Amino acid sequence: MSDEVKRGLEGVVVSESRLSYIDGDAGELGYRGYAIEDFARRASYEEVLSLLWNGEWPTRSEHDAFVARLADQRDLDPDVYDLIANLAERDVDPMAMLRTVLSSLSAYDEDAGAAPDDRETNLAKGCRITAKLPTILAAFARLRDGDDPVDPRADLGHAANFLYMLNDEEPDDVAVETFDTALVLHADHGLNASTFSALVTTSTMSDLHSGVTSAVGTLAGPLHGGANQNVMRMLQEIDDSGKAPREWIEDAVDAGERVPGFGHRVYNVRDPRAAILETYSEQLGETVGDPRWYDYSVTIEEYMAETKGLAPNVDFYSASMYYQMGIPVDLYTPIFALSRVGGWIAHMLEQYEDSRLIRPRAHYVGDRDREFVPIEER
Ligand SMILES: CC(=O)SCCNC(=O)CCNC(=O)[C@H](O)C(C)(C)COP(=O)(O)OP(=O)(O)OC[C@H]1O[C@@H](n2cnc3c(N)ncnc32)[C@H](O)[C@@H]1OP(=O)(O)O
Ligand SMILES: O=C([O-])CC(=O)C(=O)O
Repeated sequence: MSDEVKRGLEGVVVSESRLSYIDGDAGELGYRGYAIEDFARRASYEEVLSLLWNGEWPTRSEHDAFVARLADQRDLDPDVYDLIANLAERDVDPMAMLRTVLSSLSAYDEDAGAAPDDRETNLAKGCRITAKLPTILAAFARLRDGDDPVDPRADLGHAANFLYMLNDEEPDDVAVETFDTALVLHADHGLNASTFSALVTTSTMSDLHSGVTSAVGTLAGPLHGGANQNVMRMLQEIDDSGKAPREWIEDAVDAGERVPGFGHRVYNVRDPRAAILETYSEQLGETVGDPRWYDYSVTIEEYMAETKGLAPNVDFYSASMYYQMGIPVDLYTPIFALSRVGGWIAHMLEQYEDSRLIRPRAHYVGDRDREFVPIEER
């Protein structure tokens, strides 16, 4: 057995998967063999869930049945609303809230006691978790602002219903299309850190709720999903500073700061998702007649390419896009989770079919053969 250490598991292949294909040199991403550019604007998030979970795009009748099934599962138990209200009162971080409330869902799940690797009950649990996450997040966002939660509407799709519950107003078509495309683009991405942590959890034959809860905790960090809110905070800092954006970013890079939204473990070129999200960021700026956030972003991208050879990842243009949709900055990472939950579940379903405990080794470099001294003699 080799003791070579692969820090951060870089380049280590640990499993086979049929879910997402990534070519980090060519900047290509596909789900189940379909390039994202071909379906991102034309398939809904619900269709993508079917593709990821079942392997094929749904027929119209399969799709209608699945959409209805999801819509039917959006309500929360009154106890769950109470928990959300308590956490909203304490103004906890939205990702901490999501992790906590999500974990509590297993207490109310009718299949909680089922065998952890049973595909049918996992699909049913997966539907319930995916359907309830938007209700949880929208309720929290409203309660912390002193507003009542808005009940889900079964006649609206996944994206439209979330925006409706968040704002207590039916969203227009542009907002729904933009948000739905963001959900589609964030749904899966190979063995990213949060998906891997879900798989480590379920490789012990733990259950789906535990896997998703682990994944939310992992997504929250600023090196992963947490980067999208930091991108927006950076753009706001630039705006507040009164400095030219190029001067601001030059100072930050010279000070050794890591620029959120840049760099990637797998992509050596521009993340293909950033190209699609960029168009929405630009269009929204044009629509409201304030291209500021998009323009700052373009300046940063140019500077990072010239000086560091680094390209934007998925978190870069989603930030200005969400901001221009009026979404509170600290909800960007939980919104990432609302989408990625589909990928986490798909990977866990795939793993349960042929699971083996994930248990790597560390190369021990500490002392050995030290003499124990009892506490009275120390
Ligand atoms: C959905 C997602 O998770 S996408 C990623 C979201 N995260 C971010 O945007 C945070 C900023 N980016 C980063 O911190 C990193 O690029 C990561 C975490 C995404 C990838 O990390 P790793 O693959 O471990 O790359 P690593 O940290 O070794 O960086 C390689 C080199 O590029 C530099 N670098 C990488 N990203 C950045 C950045 N955003 N800003 C400045 N320099 C960077 C590093 O300083 C390092 O330089 P060095 O070799 O001179 O020390
Ligand atoms: O794949 C990764 O390491 C990070 C990423 O882009 C994602 O999770 O979408």
